[in-house]
Amino acid sequence: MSGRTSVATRLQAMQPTDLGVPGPTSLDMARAFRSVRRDPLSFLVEVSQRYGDLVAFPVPGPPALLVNDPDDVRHVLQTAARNWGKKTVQYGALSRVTGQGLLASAEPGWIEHRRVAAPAFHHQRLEAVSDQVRAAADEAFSAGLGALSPGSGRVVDVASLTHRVGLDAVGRALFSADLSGHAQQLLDATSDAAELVVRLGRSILPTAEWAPTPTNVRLRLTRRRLDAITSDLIAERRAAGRPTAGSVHGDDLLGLLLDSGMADAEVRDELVTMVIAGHETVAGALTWTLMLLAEHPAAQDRLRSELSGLDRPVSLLDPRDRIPWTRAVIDEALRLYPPAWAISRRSLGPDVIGGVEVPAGTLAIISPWLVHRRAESWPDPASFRPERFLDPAAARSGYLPFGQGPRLCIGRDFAIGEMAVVLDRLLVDHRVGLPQGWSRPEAQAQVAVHPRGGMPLLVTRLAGTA
Ligand code: HEM
Repeated sequence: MSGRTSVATRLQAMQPTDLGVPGPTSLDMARAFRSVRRDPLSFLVEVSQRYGDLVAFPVPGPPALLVNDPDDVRHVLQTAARNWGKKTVQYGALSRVTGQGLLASAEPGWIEHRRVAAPAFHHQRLEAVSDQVRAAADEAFSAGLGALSPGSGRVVDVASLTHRVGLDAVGRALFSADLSGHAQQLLDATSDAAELVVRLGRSILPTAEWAPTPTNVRLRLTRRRLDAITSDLIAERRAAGRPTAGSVHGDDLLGLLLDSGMADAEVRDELVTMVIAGHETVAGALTWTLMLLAEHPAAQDRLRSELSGLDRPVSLLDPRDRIPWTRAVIDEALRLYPPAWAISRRSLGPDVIGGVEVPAGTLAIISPWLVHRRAESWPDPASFRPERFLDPAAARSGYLPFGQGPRLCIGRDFAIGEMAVVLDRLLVDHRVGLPQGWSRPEAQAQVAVHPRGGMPLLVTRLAGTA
């Protein structure tokens, strides 16, 4: 469809689904247009409440389905994953920034890149970078909190603190690089990129990439800023080398990518992908976790007492049974606030979902935000109840903060470990509480789910801490 096609023509072309799957009409969609753009999470909750676990949206061409039932979700992401690719608007928009990096790339390039990157996330390697993540947390907290005397506190935007930690941790652990010189530029560029990607993803009219629209121009400039920083990292590493046993450029992610013989442009795509996928998500997850702990002081006390009782600091790989409550808090926070709120796939050939035959080209939208709130899977789904994760045997069907199947998040263990380390570094000596006049910020669906307007919390240094 040409970029000049009018909105009216496009809306007229939309027909209700003939699959027999319930869903909103094109008129409903036209009416909801503004609210969908402003708050897609509430819109998705509303349609799933109204139409059930399989919802059809009125779009021209092949069907677009919202898939909520955990069995159907597993079918798309895991069992029949070969038939469901990433040629979707969501990943198309993302690839304008991340290029052919792992997150948005398709077979056959994807599997080769995943194989190259995987050792950077192996357990042995994660254990080795725990110190770096601890240092990233300590530096961000001391810069962000200043010198708080015991018993005193201040209101800080923990969203901006966790973004700093997230970025710094990725830089140190995956690129062995101190990104602090570039931190503000990178944070600005990734947040601009995220906003533009979301804007493109929600745009009703596709525009050609070359068209000089304001979004395209800003996107190109943003990508150029990210490329400049990552190109410097690559050039510095090529010049310095960092040989270790069995490698020329080092055994961190950057070294593995360079050793593999990838072209610089491919390495740049992977670095930009990791910067975006690896810090936006963890920052969002930590921000909501801290808010939930501020709202639930007993859960926070229990976490503090678990962490204070350890004989050595938390590491990225601490097993669940060493810090069971901390892990349960993380799991529950990721259930209620899954940063990756939407995952999309397009079918390569015909298939059957939830008993419905769908043609090739069908779009499946899976929202962990919705799947995690199904009352059928989660009793009292809206409540923060970490204890539901204490029993390792408890069924985890319908839990997918990191996706499922072959495209499962490569950074899952790193992310969970990083969250545990950061909670340890902050909460053994500090308490998070709700500031006066508190109201819970609205969850805003960007590339990850973030609190609209930040997350001001009262951080108090505990009396009796050195
Ligand atoms: C709480 C933190 C995180 C969450 C909730 C999260 C969530 C996800 C999800 C849901 C996917 C699957 C997307 C799909 O199936 O389409 C994914 C993929 C991915 N994530 Fe994460 N992620 C997190 C942290 C990280 C970190 C720390 C990194 C790297 C440093 C990372 C890098 C990636 C990459 C590269 C992929 C694509 C993997 C592939 O397709 O092979 N993520 N993530």
